[in-house]
Amino acid sequence: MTARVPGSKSITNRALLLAAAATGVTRLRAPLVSDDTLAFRTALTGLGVRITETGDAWEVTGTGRGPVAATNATDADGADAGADARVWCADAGTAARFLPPFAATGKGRFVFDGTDQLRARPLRPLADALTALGAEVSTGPGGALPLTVTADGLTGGDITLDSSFSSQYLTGLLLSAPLMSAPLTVRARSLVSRPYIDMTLALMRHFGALTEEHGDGAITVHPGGYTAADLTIEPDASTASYFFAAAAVTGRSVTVPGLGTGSSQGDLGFVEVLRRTGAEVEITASATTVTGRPDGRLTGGFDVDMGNISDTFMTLAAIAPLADGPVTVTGIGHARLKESDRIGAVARNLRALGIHTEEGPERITVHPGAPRPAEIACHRDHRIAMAFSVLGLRTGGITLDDPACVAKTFPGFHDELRRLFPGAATPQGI
Ligand SMILES: O=C(O)C1=C[C@@H](OP(=O)(O)O)[C@@H](O)[C@H](O)C1
Ligand SMILES: C=C(OP(=O)(O)O)C(=O)O
Repeated sequence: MTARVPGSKSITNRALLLAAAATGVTRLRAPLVSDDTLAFRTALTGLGVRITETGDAWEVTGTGRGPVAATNATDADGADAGADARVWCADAGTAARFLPPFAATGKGRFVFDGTDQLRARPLRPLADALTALGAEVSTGPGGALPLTVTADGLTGGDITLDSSFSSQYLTGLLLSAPLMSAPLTVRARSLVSRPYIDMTLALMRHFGALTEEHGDGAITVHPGGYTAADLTIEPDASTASYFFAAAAVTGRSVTVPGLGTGSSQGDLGFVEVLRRTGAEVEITASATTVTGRPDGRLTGGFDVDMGNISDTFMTLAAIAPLADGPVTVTGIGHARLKESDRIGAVARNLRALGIHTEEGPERITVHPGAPRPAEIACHRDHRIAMAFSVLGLRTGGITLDDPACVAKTFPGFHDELRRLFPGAATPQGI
């Protein structure tokens, strides 16, 4: 079976920013259309970037520089009224972490804000880095949103960045570095989610940036801006994980075209974890296929560090009760700082299903068991809804308290799961 998996959120939002900062017109084919990418796109439009649609492509007319706030804001006497550019990031971590550095390379006052969920997520390392680079920055309580940047361009420099909570701060700084007037060197401390940095650097180079990676892990980006460059967005590997896991637990075969050996998404590595459960995996240049054992049996009894692919740990944890031995996931402390405290939320949901589950600050262990009916508390976290929907293919009586929260990255998730697995129940009773 072929799963129709929509475009990568991470590539779409990076490409939108790169295209906005470039000179010329960029055509992005097959972008993800979901809450996170529409929020990012709307935010850029609000910052003066022109984005239009033709067929399944978005056309971005880049400005070649950082945004300028409040250019038309004058008071009755014609003087600058000092109005702010207000940027709504909704639930999108990528918007809150990628857009403030972009604003700092521009001019004017920008106020970033988002939902309560996004306000609860840490931003202080990014705010500190922008301050160290000379921007005027203020944050809300606990160093989080709302964040105000008063910008007059950045001159680059050499900074150390605490990257133990998220790699997104580093990506945000790197993406905007070519707009600075001198080189930027960043030394990331305790970097999590490293594959996302490789993705960032690859996309920056696609748009013509000059980047250098040093032996000690530091990264230097040289000034020179970006040039428009068309791009076809590959399917989202994190989203694909639900369909690959579904193949593993149902004994079926699922192929995702467009996701192959050349993918820049670390989360495609999830299929190697499924291989350890006994699934068969084939990755070619143009597609990835996972085939489950005919009886959907999973091998357990292993530990796996998923620190680099933490968005997919819940996909594994949710199906782990079906394995024949305990499954331990380590290295995922930063997953407590996302849409929900993901270790805590997954553990509580598994316990509600009657599954013996242990958790530590950076780990979770799921023991084999027969899940009993329960309502899953989604915590407005799309990945909790999607991961437990996969378990629902094997276990009756699972319901979701908020099936619609999948819209953050895949509004059509439930329809696609039912199209592929007609036996799957409706979202309320998965
Ligand atoms: O850069 C990105 O596009 C992302 C990086 C990861 O976040 P962290 O670096 O916070 O782990 C990931 O969880 C998120 O969904 C997308
Ligand atoms: C952590 C996630 O998103 P965000 O981009 O908001 O960090 C996610 O999609 O799992």
